Formats: sequence, C-alpha cells, structure tokens
Amino acid sequence: MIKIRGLNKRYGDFDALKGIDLDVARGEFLVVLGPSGAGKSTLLRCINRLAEPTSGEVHIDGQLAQPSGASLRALRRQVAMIFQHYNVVPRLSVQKNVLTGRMGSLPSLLSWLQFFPRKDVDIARECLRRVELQDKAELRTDTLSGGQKQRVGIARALAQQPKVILADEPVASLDPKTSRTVLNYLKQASRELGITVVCNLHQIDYAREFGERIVGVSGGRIVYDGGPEGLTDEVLRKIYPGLDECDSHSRSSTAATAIPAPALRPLELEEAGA
Ligand SMILES: Nc1ncnc2c1ncn2[C@@H]1O[C@H](COP(=O)(O)OP(=O)(O)OP(=O)(O)O)[C@@H](O)[C@H]1O
Repeated sequence: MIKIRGLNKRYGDFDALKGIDLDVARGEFLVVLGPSGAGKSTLLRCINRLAEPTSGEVHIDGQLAQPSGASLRALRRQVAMIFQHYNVVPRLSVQKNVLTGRMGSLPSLLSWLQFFPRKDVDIARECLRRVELQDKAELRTDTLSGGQKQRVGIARALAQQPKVILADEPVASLDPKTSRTVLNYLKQASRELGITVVCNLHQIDYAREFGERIVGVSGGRIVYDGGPEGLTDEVLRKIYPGLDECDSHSRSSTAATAIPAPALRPLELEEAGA
C-alpha cells in the first residue's frame, strides 16, 4: 500500500531523513518508534506531501505521490491524518467535526456551504459509533475530554474512508489508560476496515503492545524493522542512543515509557549557547 524509496528530506543544511526505504502492506498496523527529533513526523509528512521530499519517491496504492494538482488532491483523499493535538474545531459539534472528513469527497460548493448529504451524515454517524461517541454527536467538541477529542479525530479520519491513516503521536497528550483506549480504537478500525495505519509513538511499551511491526527511527534512518519481540535492549540502544543514561527502571516498568530525549541539531545547540 505504501512504498517509499530513497526518501531524503533536508531542512537547510540539516538532513532530517536519510535514504528511507520502506514498504507497508495493506491493512498493516505499523508503529514508528524513535526519540524526539528522529524524523518520525517528517516521515509521515513526506508520505502525504505536507512536507516536500528533497529526493526519493513515495507510492500510495501503486500511484506515485505528486507535489501538486489533481493527483495531490487524490492522494490527500486516500491518506487521512490524526494529530497529537487532535486538530478538532472546538466550537463545532462532534458530528460536524467528523463530517469535515467528508469534505474532500463533496463537490466544492456543497463543501463550502458545509451542506452534507444524508449519505455523508450516515457515514459520520457510523464512524462515531466505531469510537463509541454516538451519544455525543450533538455536543460542542470543546466540552469533551482529551481522549474523547482524539476519538473524534479518529472518527473524522475514518469518515474520509481512506486507504491509509497516518497518526502522528496520537496519544502523546493522554494518560496511560486513555492512551490504550485510543490506540485500541485505532487498531480495531485498521483490522476491521483493512486500513493501513502508520502510527508514530514515543512510548516503547505502547509500541510493544500495539505494534504488529515496529520501525525504529534514529537520526533520520531506519535502524530497526521487525516485530515487538525483537525490541531487545541492544535494539533499543540503537533507537535511543542515550538510553543508558536513562533510568533503567523505566524500560521494564508496566507504565508506558516515553523517552522524548531531544536530538538537538547543531543550529539548536548554537542557539542554546552550547
Ligand atoms: N520545518 C522545519 N524546518 C527546519 N527543521 C525542521 C523542520 N521540521 C523538522 N525539522 C527538524 O527535523 C528533525 C526531525 O524532526 P521531526 O519533527 O520529524 O522529528 P520527530 O521524530 O517527529 O520528533 P518529535 O517526536 O519530537 O515530534 C528535527 O531536528 C527538527 O528540528
């Protein structure tokens, strides 16, 4: 479903992604694990062209992703995104937020008028049912908790009826119990609807629990690609080069382990006066 070849992304003189090759199968739930600054978000953003790759190719369902035009619009319809900070419109109702996932499929006038045909309302309702928020459909979204807002984010992504969902640290702002609930909804939707999910995570424990396949990214390169059972201490040291300096308890604890060790680039070090 996703085929990436020789993907490089350079910001100024900094290489954020260095020669990424990756294939993700239809319906696969892939977790991308890595420390802060590793290049996880950049990878997702190059897949849906929110960031323009410096070189390399991304194919979605056999189609080469193009930087603009009709082909870009088609790509964006097929690839939905879920964000760390939910990106919901607070003053809109829950259902209206989910319906925004249908906008790419509507004629532009209807979309501009925010007029949604019955069929689209039914799709939105069904997506809300999947994340068990059907009872909240008419509420303003800013009355929901963080976990519920993220479930709205999932429902909106599902309403788009995409082939691929890119989830950029979808549980980074949530407590462990809520995080597991949200990841369960996402995984269940992927399994039942055959959607390919690429989910960026900081937390090793969630990656082990939810990732069928885990790609470890460090310094803009893939340093691990395999199952959760392969996440040995040696592999984790490759993904998180500073891991030995961290509290060793945190790796084996049952609580979710987040290691957002910042990988500062030279410019930032200079700015920090180092
Ligand atoms: N628009 C940009 N301009 C300049 N540098 C950028 C830009 N976006 C990202 N970077 C740099 O590229 C590197 C990778 O960033 P990216 O956000 O992809 O990492 P990440 O693994 O997703 O980190 P985090 O987990 O903290 O979100 C970082 O060093 C970051 O500072």
